[in-house]
Amino acid sequence: MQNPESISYLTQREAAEIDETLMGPLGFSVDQLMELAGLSVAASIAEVYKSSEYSRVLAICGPGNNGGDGLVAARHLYHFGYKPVICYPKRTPKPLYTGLVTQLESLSVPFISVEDLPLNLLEEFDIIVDAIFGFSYHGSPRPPFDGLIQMLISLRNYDQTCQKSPVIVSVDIPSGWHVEEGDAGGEGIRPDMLVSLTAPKLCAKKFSGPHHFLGGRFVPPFIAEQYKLHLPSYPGTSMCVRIGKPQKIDVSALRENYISPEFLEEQVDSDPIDQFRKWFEEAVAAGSKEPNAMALSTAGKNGKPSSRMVLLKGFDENGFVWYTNYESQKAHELSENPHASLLFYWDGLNRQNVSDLRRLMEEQMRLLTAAATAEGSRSGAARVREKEVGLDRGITRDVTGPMEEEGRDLGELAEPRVFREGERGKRRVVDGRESLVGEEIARARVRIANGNHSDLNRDGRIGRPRDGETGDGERSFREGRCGDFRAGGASEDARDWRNGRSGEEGRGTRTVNGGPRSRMDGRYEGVRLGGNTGRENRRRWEENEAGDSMGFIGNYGEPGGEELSPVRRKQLDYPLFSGIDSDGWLFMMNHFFPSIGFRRRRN
Ligand SMILES: NC(=O)C1=CN([C@@H]2O[C@H](COP(=O)(O)OP(=O)(O)OC[C@H]3O[C@@H](n4cnc5c(N)ncnc54)[C@H](O)[C@@H]3O)[C@@H](O)[C@H]2O)[C@@H](O)CC1
Ligand SMILES: [K+]
Repeated sequence: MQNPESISYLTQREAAEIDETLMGPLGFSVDQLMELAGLSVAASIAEVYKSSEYSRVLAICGPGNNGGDGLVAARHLYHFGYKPVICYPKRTPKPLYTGLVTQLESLSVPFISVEDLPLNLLEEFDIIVDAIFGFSYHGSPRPPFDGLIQMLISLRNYDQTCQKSPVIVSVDIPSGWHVEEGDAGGEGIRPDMLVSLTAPKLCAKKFSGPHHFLGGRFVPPFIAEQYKLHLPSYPGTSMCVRIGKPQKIDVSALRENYISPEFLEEQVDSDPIDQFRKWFEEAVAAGSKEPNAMALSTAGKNGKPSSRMVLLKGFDENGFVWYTNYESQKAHELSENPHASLLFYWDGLNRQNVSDLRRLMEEQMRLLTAAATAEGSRSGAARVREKEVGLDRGITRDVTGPMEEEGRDLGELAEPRVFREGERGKRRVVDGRESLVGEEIARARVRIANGNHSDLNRDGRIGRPRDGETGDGERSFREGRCGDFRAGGASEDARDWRNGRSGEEGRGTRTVNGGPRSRMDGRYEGVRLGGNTGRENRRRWEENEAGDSMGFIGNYGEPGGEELSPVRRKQLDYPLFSGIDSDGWLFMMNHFFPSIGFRRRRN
């Protein structure tokens, strides 16, 4: 935004001269300039007044080029998704204008006479484009434009009575205003938006509406130098630029109406990772910018959350991988508290996707450390790891990636800084059997993958385990209090693994990598919790109609099990979000069937 004081304003004479220069020595045709001018008017309108809310447009077009700009703008608005109607009482028989009319007629854009204009414009239109007079206007308006301008003036009164009235967008000059003096008597029209073309004219200094734009991105440096024009630069490839005062933003009014295609529970993959993969591929195919960009939220010991955008570097059934430097804030926080949450936002698909994960990397670092210690050799460590615990190469690479980026080699992994003293001893031996390292990994993965939470089946509350039942560490795990793992522990694979068989015949691979899937086979199943609203789901949950489900969770679930926050309540009414419980996976999707989850049958 440029300081309005420093912008140049043209006299009527200068505006006409520039016009002549452009179309004389500089070789432009009027058609060209009009097309660009009309396009910038449409672009400015679209920037401020979204077609979802302001679709009904009346373009009132005068007899000159300003009217031509209005015709062109209406055509572009049509293509932008608006529904324009044209009032063009004094048509010019030149081919340029008859062509513009034909183009609009071929789009079935209606033309309406002054007599047929609806008496109550207020209810019929959202936007009125004032393309009656431009910089060649002088004197006072002659019929039928006097009446039309009067009609626009009368809209002001409605403004004062706070009734909703259409916004007025003036092209180049607010029609009826003196080109240099502006609205001298203070009784002229009062547009909400002014789109100055080429450069603002002097009258624009008197414009006090909320939106002043500049359009006509065709001024060559030659003209700018000759007329000593100070004009703001256009952003990117935009056809318009806001000038004058910055927009007053009413944050509470910033909202989009999302219209999403129907999405049914039946369409959701029972494996959340597979569901994520589908969505991710769709996001890539839809051309989302950086679809692998995700907000990573962590919190350290002090419980203060922090978020930042990072890039997803890979995902598979084991979880999600990103890179970090161990000195970073996120690495510190994860070493203190292994819970993290990821949020992907895929604009245009009306989708977001949230997950909550435990930190895998740390577990794997421990494994590497222990393996390296046990074997006393780097390559041996890698072999042991792959063979007996079944980590795939992808994970290995991802885990070591950050270290490599820092110019270290795998050998240094023997002492990763995230390693916690005191735990090292217990985890020194990695043999794929009673290895605590193995347990750590398996547990972490169960938590990521199985999409339920230990406490849910206890008291129906949703959220994190209560104190003392955090399942964090092997104590509660061993005592069977960490429901997550118990669930996993009940599975065939986990039994094998506990019985010491996992180290042999590569079964550990199944335990670790295949575990989440295998637990889907009967012990876990995708379940619908009922109706198609969050409320209905909640009711069913509260009345226990969800049967023996251990509880997943409609969109009423508040991580932490607290009372619903007001924001959350609002989301129940308008449930456009996805969600997750505190330790597992949950996809809750769009308006129609916001809840989906996985339940565990009671044993
Ligand atoms: N660089 C430029 O100069 C460009 C100018 N363009 C547009 O062209 C406009 C100027 O176009 P024109 O020179 O054709 O003039 P206008 O469109 O301003 O209007 C002139 C027409 O209005 C009539 N008129 C003037 N005063 C009247 C009154 N009191 N009562 C009734 N009718 C009256 C005239 O007889 C003439 O037909 C600009 O404001 C802008 O919108 C753009 O199309 C392209 C670029
Ligand atoms: K105008």
